[in-house]
Formats: sequence, C-alpha cells, structure tokens
Amino acid sequence: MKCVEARVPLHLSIVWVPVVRGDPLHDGSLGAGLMLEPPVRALACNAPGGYHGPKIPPALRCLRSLGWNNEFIRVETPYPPGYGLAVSGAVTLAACLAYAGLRAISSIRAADEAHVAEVLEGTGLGDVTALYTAWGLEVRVEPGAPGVGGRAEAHPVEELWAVAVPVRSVDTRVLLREMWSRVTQDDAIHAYEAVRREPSLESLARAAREFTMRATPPPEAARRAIAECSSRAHLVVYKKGSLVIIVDEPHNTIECLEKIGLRAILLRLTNTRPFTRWIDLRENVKQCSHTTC
Ligand SMILES: Nc1ncnc2c1ncn2[C@@H]1O[C@H](COP(=O)(O)OP(=O)(O)OP(=O)(O)O)[C@@H](O)[C@H]1O
Ligand SMILES: CC(C)(CO)[C@@H](O)C(=O)[O-]
Repeated sequence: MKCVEARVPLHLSIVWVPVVRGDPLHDGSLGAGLMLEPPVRALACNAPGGYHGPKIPPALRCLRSLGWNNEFIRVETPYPPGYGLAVSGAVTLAACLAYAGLRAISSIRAADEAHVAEVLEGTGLGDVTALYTAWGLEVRVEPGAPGVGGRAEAHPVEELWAVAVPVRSVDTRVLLREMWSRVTQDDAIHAYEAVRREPSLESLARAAREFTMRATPPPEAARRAIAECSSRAHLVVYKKGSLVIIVDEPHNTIECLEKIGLRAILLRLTNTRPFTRWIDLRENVKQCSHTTC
C-alpha cells in the first residue's frame, strides 16, 4: 500500500497583528514566532479507513476541499490542541500535505486550503503561512495564504529546549476578541516592528513581556511558575493557554514545575521545515489495518 507521511512543526506565535481583509485567502497576520519540535505527523494512504487523530474542524474542512473521500489518514500530535501552540494549524497542514502528496495535488494548494480552513474555522490567522514558508525564528512579512503572497522570513535558531505547560484551553476567537481590551493595535505594531528590525530571541523575549503577556495574561499558576522556575531562561512567555520556558538545560525547570504541581511537555526549537515522503507499506501490510498502521 502506498502512503505519504508529512511532518510539520508546532508554532509559537509571540507577536501577531491581525490583518482582516474580508476574504480568507488574503486574511492573516503579520507577526513573529518560533517553530518547535517534535512535529505533528500525518500519514495518508490510498485505502479506505477514515480519519484517525484529533478532531480538528479545519483539518476536516481542508481535507474535504482537496477531495478527500474517507481514505485512511492518521495524525499524531506531541501537544494538545487549544493551548496556543498552533496544533490546529500544524494538524491541518500536515493532514492536507500528506493527502495532497498521495493525490499529486501541489503542496502550495494544500497550504492555501489549510490557511483558508484555519481562517474560516477561527482557529488561526498566520500559523499555516509561517509553518509553510519559514522555519526557526519566523517573521511574517506578508499576510495571507502562501499562494497569494503570504510569506514569513526564516532566521536560524540555536539548539535550545522549550519546556511547555498546557495550563488552560482558550478558544482562538475568544483570544482575538478579548485581547483588544488589554492591548492596542499600536502596541501590536510596535512589538512587531521591534522584532522585525532585530529578529532574535532577545527581541522576542522583550515582545513576550511587553505584548504577549499583556494580550493574554498568565493565570495565577503560571505567574507562580514564572517567578519560581524561569530564572535561567532565554525567553519566558505565556501565550493563550500555554507557559513556555526556553532554556539550555531543561531538567531543573521541569523538576521545579513539578514541585508546584505543573506537568511540562518537553519540546525543542527547530530549524526543520515541513516535509513529506512516500512510504511503501507493502512489507508491513498486515500491521496496517484501517485503524492502525
Ligand atoms: N481536546 C480539545 N481541546 C481543545 N480544542 C480541541 C480539542 N480537540 C479538538 N479541538 C479543536 O482543536 C482546535 C483548537 O484550535 P485553537 O486555535 O484553539 O488551538 P491551537 O491551534 O492549538 O492554538 P493556536 O491556534 O492558538 O496557536 C479547535 O477547532 C477545537 O475545536
Ligand atoms: C491568531 C494567532 C495568534 C492564534 O494563535 C495566530 O494564528 C497568529 O499569530 O496569527
């Protein structure tokens, strides 16, 4: 059986300036953020079997728009959806890149459909374009889907750990509505321009303090974790529902978080781009039923 696997990193958007033009291909965001691994992995096979993975509405919308007819698709994510690490965008892009690979549909069409699905379902603005066009530390310089010019610039990052705690799930539509009672459009543009002028972990750390954590204030548990467990961090941010602490060596941070009752998921910064590859499952065909491969 022929299958295509796609791997897509997670994305931590630290600065975002929503750009709403009234058409989902052209809507998006300017902004900046970091790519994280392990990646989301999607496997699409030319056999019936349906979708197995987190039930993310934009992923199913995107697959249908590419003509998906219930073929086998399995998606695995290292981080839960709904906590601000663009799991919805990464799952949607991975599933659609894998399916597009299987059906000889261009990857840019898959990325455009993934972007449109994210915008229409209210789960993201700039994540798909950042993930598809950049890597490492990304700066989104043109909003919109990749096929209509949406683009992010990539800057390499060092090998560092990202200790991430999913603290509480927050709906992206709620985030985008409520942030304007805490920050202004000028605050967002100011933070964005500063990172664009000097794209570095230091400028992102400043943006995290001056913009992100004002737009999405950390709850008490995260404030305590920041005070007690982040003294050696390169960057600390609370975004939407997750606390992320970027460090050289993660074990002390994880232990410290455990002591105050918070369970971390260990991620790394990554310079790897999304990719797809063919897999021939002939050898393993017995292990590959419609529900498990
Ligand atoms: N257990 C779950 N908790 C939260 N959302 C879930 C869950 N399972 C599926 N979903 C779906 O996943 C999507 C989460 O999208 P959302 O944009 O909130 O989060 P995200 O992509 O992880 O983070 P962000 O886009 O803010 O970076 C929603 O469409 C939601 O319906
Ligand atoms: C809106 C958003 C902050 C949700 O995580 C993200 O999609 C972005 O940066 O455009």
